[in-house]
Amino acid sequence: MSAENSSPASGPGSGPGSGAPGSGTPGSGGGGAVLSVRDLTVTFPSDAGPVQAVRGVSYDLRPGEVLGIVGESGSGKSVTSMAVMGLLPKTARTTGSVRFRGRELLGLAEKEMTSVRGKKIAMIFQDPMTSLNPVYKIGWQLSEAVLAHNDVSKEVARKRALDLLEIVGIPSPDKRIDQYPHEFSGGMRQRVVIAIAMANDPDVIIADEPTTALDVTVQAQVLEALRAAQHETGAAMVLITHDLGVVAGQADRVLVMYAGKPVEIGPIDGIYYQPRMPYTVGLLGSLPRLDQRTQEKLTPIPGTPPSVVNLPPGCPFAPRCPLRTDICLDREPALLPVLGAEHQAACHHSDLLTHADAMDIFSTDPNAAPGAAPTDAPLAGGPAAAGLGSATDAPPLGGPGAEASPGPVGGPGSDPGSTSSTDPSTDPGADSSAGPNAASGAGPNAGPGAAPGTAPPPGPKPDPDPDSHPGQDPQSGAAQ
Ligand SMILES: Nc1ncnc2c1ncn2[C@@H]1O[C@H](COP(=O)(O)OP(=O)(O)OP(=O)(O)O)[C@@H](O)[C@H]1O
Repeated sequence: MSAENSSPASGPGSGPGSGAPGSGTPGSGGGGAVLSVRDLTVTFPSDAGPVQAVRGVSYDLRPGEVLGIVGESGSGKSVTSMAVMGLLPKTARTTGSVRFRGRELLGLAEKEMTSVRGKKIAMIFQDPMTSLNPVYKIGWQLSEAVLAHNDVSKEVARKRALDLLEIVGIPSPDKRIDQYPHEFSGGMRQRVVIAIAMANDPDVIIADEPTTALDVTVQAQVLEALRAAQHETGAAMVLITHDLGVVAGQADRVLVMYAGKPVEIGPIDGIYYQPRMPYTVGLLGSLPRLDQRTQEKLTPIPGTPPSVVNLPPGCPFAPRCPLRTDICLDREPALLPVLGAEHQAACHHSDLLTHADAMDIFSTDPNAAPGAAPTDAPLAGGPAAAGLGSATDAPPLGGPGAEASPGPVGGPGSDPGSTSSTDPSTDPGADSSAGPNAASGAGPNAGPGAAPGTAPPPGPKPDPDPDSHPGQDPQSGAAQ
């Protein structure tokens, strides 16, 4: 661990607050978890004062499960994972505990951490070229990953490389294995990175925004490859994203972060259908839904996240929260059970959120004085019962997002089979000169109904595209 002044806790369950949110066993220290994070804090020095990037993150990752970590840019998702991997810069000050199968990782010497990284815990970054070396062939790079942790011959490593390429859906792997990264499209490169992550059968895969840089149609293919990797290795996975739509079809549980802290954690159904923190409600309200044919507009969350330098007291979400009252400005709420021990939220008013939706909450004036929000009436009765006015009458909150329709249904790419990227002759990603972002032009939420960014909540995952299945890569023709 490269962090300065790391002070790992003496052991899991050793101190107050050691019960991880969502572990279901407060105080137990994450027994049975493959990865246990406790009270993790990360602070960076800056001219303006300490940057409190991570302010007390705890979670347990159970064997084989997928934990989605979601939150806006700057909420501390990546720094949390970089701390787990021991990849923070030396200036970072880290406290807390990160245990992999009971072994403390914080403070581990770099040499020891190297034996964990890649072998036990693998990481997938947003930009595949962060992981791939442009001057080496794909097969060489995959073989090196195998050889780094296994005493096998080069022939065996190459055979494993071929198998891995096949698992992640690279067509004609016997030809592709001898090509360079620039001969692959962005989505295919990311699948190669997933193959490298799988190379040593890790127990944990951390995927940090693995689809964000990709065209929406390619995102589904990469998510499919991630599922294949997880199925093949049985690894538990931390899936980091700013997009609740991406985790909908992937995760078992979701941890929502805001201003460096978990503000809600729970099983995926609970988070999607019974959120108890206004920020989560707001995230869901800004997500296009394919499972609801309503005319309601998307509801953006007004305002921006706070700076994590010199945070004022109180709930960091309070300035954006129409439900705020005086207590919200005075005291930061603790993460507490709301629907059983598994589902926890950090909100003084979580009991007001029964069956609330984003329109109920965010259609009020975000600049209303503190305390103007409902005081004691649950929102369960709908907007009228909560005194918030009619959702359909509510004026848009402003900003282009307020006018966005749940567009994916009618979007140009709503017929998955009709997307241009399935046509080898038109797929920009298939062009050997295409960079990872070559096919992008649409944001994760912008386009086709088949795209993961517009996925419906949990339930049977729609087949994004027959062409998205590993082994049937639509990009293969042109790029070979
Ligand atoms: N090396 C660093 N030095 C100083 N501050 C940093 C450093 N790395 C990250 N930060 C700050 O820490 C905070 C959390 O950053 P982090 O990258 O974890 O956010 P994130 O939720 O992953 O956002 P994104 O989705 O944009 O990556 C941000 O305010 C960021 O500016």
